[in-house]
Amino acid sequence: MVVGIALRLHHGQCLRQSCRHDPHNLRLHQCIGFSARSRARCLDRCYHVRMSLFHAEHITLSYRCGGEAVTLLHDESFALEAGSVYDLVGPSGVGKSTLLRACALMMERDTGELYLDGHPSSGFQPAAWRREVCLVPQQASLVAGTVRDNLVLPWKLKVNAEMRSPSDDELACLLEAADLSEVGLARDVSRLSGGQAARVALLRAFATRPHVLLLDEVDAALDDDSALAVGRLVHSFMNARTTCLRIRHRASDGFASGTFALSDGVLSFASAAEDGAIL
Ligand SMILES: Nc1ncnc2c1ncn2[C@@H]1O[C@H](COP(=O)(O)OP(=O)(O)OP(=O)(O)O)[C@@H](O)[C@H]1O
Repeated sequence: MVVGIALRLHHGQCLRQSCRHDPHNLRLHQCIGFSARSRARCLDRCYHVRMSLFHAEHITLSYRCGGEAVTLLHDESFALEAGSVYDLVGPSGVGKSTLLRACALMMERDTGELYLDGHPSSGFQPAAWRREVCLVPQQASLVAGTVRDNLVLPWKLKVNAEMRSPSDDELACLLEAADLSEVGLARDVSRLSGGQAARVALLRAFATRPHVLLLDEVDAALDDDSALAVGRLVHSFMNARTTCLRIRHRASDGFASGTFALSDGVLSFASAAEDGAIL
């Protein structure tokens, strides 16, 4: 079980066996058989989920291969706090991308539920969920045309048809935030560098103001400087209403608050503070 996680916020009760703690009041009623240290940790955990923007409970993911079920994730739970970036690491083929796709409701789960701000994903239409929980794939999937064409692309989709698309001034602000002012809205995307294209793809995701960003190795093909710029951009997007889980194979860039490691269907967590990483 991942540290800081196994809780059911909206029911106001820790899922940990024997725990009677109410995270809403932050009062410890009784944690039967727990030491003082365990009780304190339990309190921390309930507080952690109370503060979490996104959480996943008892998620199992598998696929069928030759009639057999292959399990990629087994009954795991985790939470993402608002304002924080988290890394997701693990060997190739272990199921990291599958987990992100499941979080974006792009594939079925065997078990478990996802929550955004305490609201279960089952209460959302998939398209509405994906507007809030946005998956950005590894390849910057830009369409032919200008930077502006790409940034307003989400508003061309039926699901966002009733929403006002951002003005050029608002788009220019986004470019400035990503250190792309010199690129400009009228630049054809075929004339962007790989790092610039990756940032435009991220800005397109930011422009729709999702609460949860799921980034699938968006910096994989970039040089170190461009990867750092992407990390800085993601970090700058974090606020009290956003969180981010990103798959990375690179060395820590210091922007993550913690790292989830996936191996053999098990998810473990280490906070950056525990790792001694720079926050
Ligand atoms: N529907 C499916 N049918 C067959 N195999 C699948 C299916 N879904 C996932 N897999 C397999 O599950 C494994 C996990 O894939 P996934 O892309 O999630 O791994 P990953 O950890 O992101 O890998 P990488 O770091 O190389 O990108 C892979 O071996 C993949 O082929």
